[in-house]
Amino acid sequence: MSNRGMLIVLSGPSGVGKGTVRQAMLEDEFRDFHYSVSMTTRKPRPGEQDGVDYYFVSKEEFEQEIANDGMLEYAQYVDNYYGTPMKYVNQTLDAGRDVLLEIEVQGAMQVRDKCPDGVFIFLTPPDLLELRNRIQKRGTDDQATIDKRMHKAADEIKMMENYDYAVVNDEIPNAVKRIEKIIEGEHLRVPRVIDLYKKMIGD
Ligand SMILES: Nc1ncnc2c1ncn2[C@@H]1O[C@H](COP(=O)(O)OP(=O)(O)OP(=O)(O)O)[C@@H](O)[C@H]1O
Ligand SMILES: Nc1nc2c(ncn2[C@@H]2O[C@H](COP(=O)(O)O)[C@@H](O)[C@H]2O)c(=O)[nH]1
Repeated sequence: MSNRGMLIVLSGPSGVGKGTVRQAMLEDEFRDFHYSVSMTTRKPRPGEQDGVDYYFVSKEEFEQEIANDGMLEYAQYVDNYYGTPMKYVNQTLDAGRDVLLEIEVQGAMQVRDKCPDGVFIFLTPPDLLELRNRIQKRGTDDQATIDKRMHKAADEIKMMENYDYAVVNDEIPNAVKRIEKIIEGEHLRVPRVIDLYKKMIGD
């Protein structure tokens, strides 16, 4: 047992609203958690900033990071690599701070193997039609990419059984409240509280 921060993994199909909910949680200032910026070979969308939304790298750079054992997890998703740089996550957890990963399901399962004491939350859409509407309304993907993402979504939703919690993102404030409640509850689990006391008494 250690005094590490809590690793929170938020997954769910593309377009369900993970980024929107994460942003709302940050604005809510509910809890001091740190977002792990992922690395990707996808091209930036208009308005996306390197080092803020993603670290945008070439395929060669990404593969070099894998070869260097620099990734906590990674996956290929609709023609691109996506992954979590390990260094930031470890440093932040070691400093006793919570870290939020916003990743797809293949990567989440790798994290589950490596960090079984993480909290795994699956964000679901109210239904698949609404999911398609959200991706379409976002306006960042062409029709072929939307179809590929929707095709993936059906398989991803089947993976929900591997998560600790499912949260429906019907209305953003509701989804935020549900996730905050989960995190609060997880912080009150006895092994974590004992951990905190050990820290207080210097054990
Ligand atoms: N509860 C909601 N009701 C209606 N629209 C929503 C809701 N949550 C998010 N959206 C909208 O859905 C679209 C997709 O949201 P967002 O980009 O946050 O999804 P995501 O899951 O992070 O996607 P990706 O995994 O592809 O990055 C955005 O246009 C966002 O404004
Ligand atoms: N396995 C990982 N998946 C990730 C990571 N960062 C983002 N993602 C997921 O990829 C898809 C597509 O994202 P988009 O920005 O192109 O719409 C989506 O499900 C993201 O959650 C990561 O580091 N690892």
